Amino acid sequence: MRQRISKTKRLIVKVGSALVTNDGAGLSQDFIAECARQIAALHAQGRQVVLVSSGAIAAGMQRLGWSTRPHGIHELQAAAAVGQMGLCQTYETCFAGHGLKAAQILLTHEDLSDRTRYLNARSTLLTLLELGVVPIINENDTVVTDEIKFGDNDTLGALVANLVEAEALVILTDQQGLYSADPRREPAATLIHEGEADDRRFEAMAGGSGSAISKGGMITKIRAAQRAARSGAHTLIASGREADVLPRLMAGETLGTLLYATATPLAARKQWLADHLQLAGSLALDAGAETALRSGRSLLPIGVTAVEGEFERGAAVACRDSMGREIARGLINYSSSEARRIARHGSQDIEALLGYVDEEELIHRDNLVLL
Ligand SMILES: Nc1ncnc2c1ncn2[C@@H]1O[C@H](COP(=O)(O)OP(=O)(O)O)[C@@H](O)[C@H]1O
Ligand SMILES: N[C@@H](CCC(=O)OP(=O)(O)O)C(=O)O
Repeated sequence: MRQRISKTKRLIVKVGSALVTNDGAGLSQDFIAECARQIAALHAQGRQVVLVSSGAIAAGMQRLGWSTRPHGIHELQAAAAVGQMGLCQTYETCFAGHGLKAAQILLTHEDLSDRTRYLNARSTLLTLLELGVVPIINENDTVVTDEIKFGDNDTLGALVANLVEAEALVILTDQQGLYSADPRREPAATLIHEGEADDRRFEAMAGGSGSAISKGGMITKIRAAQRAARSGAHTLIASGREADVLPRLMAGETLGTLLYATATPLAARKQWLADHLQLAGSLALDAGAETALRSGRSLLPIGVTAVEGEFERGAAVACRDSMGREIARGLINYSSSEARRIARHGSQDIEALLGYVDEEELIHRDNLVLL
C-alpha cells in the first residue's frame, strides 16, 4: 500500500496551527521555510501540491498583542484577517526562494456546496496547478459565521481533496500520527501504522484538540480521512516536525499513519455524479458526439444539436442520442442560454460568440458519467 503512495501525482498537504505558529508563539518562519522547501522537492518530482494552511487566527493574535484566544466571533475574524496577511506573505517569500509561485484562496463551506461556485473553485485550482503554482488555502474566516464554518481545516483539506480529485491528503500535525489513545493523556498509547479510513474503531481512539490554539484534534482528522476516501484519496497523518517528512512519505516510507481508501478517485467521483445529480435540462447530441462520449472523451459544443431546459453553469444535464435516449449525464460548464449560442460551433468560436471562454468543453469528461 505504501508503494502505491509513491505514485501520487496530486496531493493536498494540510498543516495545523500548532506547527505554523510554533504552538501559538507567532508565525514560525522556520517551519514555513521547511514546508516550502519540502513542497518544492515534491514539485521537482513532477507532483502537484495544494497546501491547506491554518495559522491565521494564531498569527493575528500575536500581531495584535492578544495572549489568549478571544471567544467573540468578530474578534476571531479580525485576528484571522490580520494574520492571513503575514501567513501568505511568509509562504510567498519562502516559495519564491525555490522559484515557485503561490496563490491565496479563501473558501467557505457555501462555496463548495453551491454547484456553480464549486465548479469555479475547481477550475481555478486546476488552472493554478497546470501553471505550476502552489495554491494556499484557508477558510475565509471574514465572511463565515459560526454555523457555516468548516470549523477546522482538516475538513477543508478533505473537501479540497474531493474537489480536485487528489490521490492523497497529507495532514501534518504535532504528533507522529494516530495513536491508540490521545498520547498527551495516555503515554503508553501506541502508533497505528495503517488501516482502512472507514474502520470505525479509529473514531473511538481519537480525541479532541491538544491545545488552545488548534480547533480540530484527532477526531476531525479521522473524519477528514473518511471524507477523502469517499473520493478515493488516501490520508496520511504524520508529524510536521519529522525531518523531510513529505518527501519520505511520498517515497513510500512507513512513517505516521496511513488511512487508505478502497475506491479510485475517478471511479468514486463518477459514482457520486451518477447518484447525486438532479437533472436540470438536456442536450441532444449528433452521432459524432455520441461516439466521442462512448470512447471516453469530453463533450464539445460542436456535437450538440439542441439544448432543452433553463439552467445555470454547473447544472446537471442529460445527454441524449438522436433517438432521444439518455446515454450520459454530467455537470455542464455553460448556462442554457450560453449553451444554445455555442451549440453546433467549434470551441475556437466560443470567445467570438460569448465574449469569453470558460472552458473549451461543454462537459469535461471528468464530470461526465456514461449510462
Ligand atoms: N488518538 C490520538 N492520537 C494522536 N493524537 C490525538 C489523539 N487523540 C487526540 N489527539 C490530540 O490531537 C492533537 C492534534 O490535533 P490539533 O491539536 O487539532 O492539531 P492541528 O493544529 O495540527 O490540527 C494532538 O496534539 C493530540 O493531543
Ligand atoms: N482558519 C483558521 C483555521 C483554524 C484551524 O482549523 O486550526 P487547526 O485545527 O490547527 O487546523 C486559521 O487560519 O486560524
